[in-house]
Amino acid sequence: MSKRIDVEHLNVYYGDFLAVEDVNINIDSRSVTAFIGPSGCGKSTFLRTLNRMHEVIPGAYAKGKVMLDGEDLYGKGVDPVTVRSMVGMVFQRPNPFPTMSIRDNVLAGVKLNNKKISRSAADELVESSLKGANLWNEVKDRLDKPGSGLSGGQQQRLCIARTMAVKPDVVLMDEPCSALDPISTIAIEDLIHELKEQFTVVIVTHNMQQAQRVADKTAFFNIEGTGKPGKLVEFDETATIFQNPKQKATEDYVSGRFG
Ligand SMILES: Nc1ncnc2c1ncn2[C@@H]1O[C@H](COP(=O)(O)OP(=O)(O)OP(=O)(O)O)[C@@H](O)[C@H]1O
Repeated sequence: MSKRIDVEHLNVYYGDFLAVEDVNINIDSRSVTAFIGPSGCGKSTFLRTLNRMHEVIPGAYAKGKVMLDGEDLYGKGVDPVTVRSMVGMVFQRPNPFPTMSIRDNVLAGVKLNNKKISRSAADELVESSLKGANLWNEVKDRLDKPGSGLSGGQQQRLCIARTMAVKPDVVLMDEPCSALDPISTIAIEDLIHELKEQFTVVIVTHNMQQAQRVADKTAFFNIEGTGKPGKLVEFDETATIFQNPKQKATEDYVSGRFG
């Protein structure tokens, strides 16, 4: 079930360093939101706070609220492992478990969450997840072969199938196409359009055309200089951000004047 995300006064630190300052944003369910901005402005750092993934980095912590349909992911007693099953993540480089079969790769996240399922339920989940990731037809005859035998684009769709199998509410994607060729990139972008029927999707991308192709809304982050924190400058409909932004910094960035 897709859920909305509401972030209030979120600050993210690496030790003493304030990397992202005071983000407030409301992300609709069943939508695709793109995060854009120059290198080092904190897009990935902020994205990781949406499923508490930053907590695996020693010294990293966040202050503020991230609410999923009104429930604070940072509330007392909330288990980060549960958070990550509700808010899945797809990374820049496809990272299937190389020696594991395609089938077991799809089920890896489910098993990690200690969910016990029957063989037939597992078969159904593998099929529906691979179909959902537009990969089924390409792999259905070799489910027991290792995931590493797939092309980069297929591996990334396998990782998306693995994320979908856990049935999250939100899917976060950190530059999911940056390691892929143009054809695989189009396959992932097509998939993102389909994913928003079931999930809330948030994607970090350096590719402005990609943001315009896939995102309903776009958030522009910026940084004033080295050592300064990244900030959310403007968040609006994607067409507004690219054609009629309110902030000069946004206009300069989307028109290629810096970054
Ligand atoms: N693991 C880390 N430890 C310490 N500082 C970090 C770490 N990861 C990122 N930072 C710092 O936090 C700031 C934001 O980095 P982040 O990677 O989130 O930016 P970004 O906008 O995603 O950049 P890019 O577009 O280059 O991926 C930068 O100053 C970066 O050096």
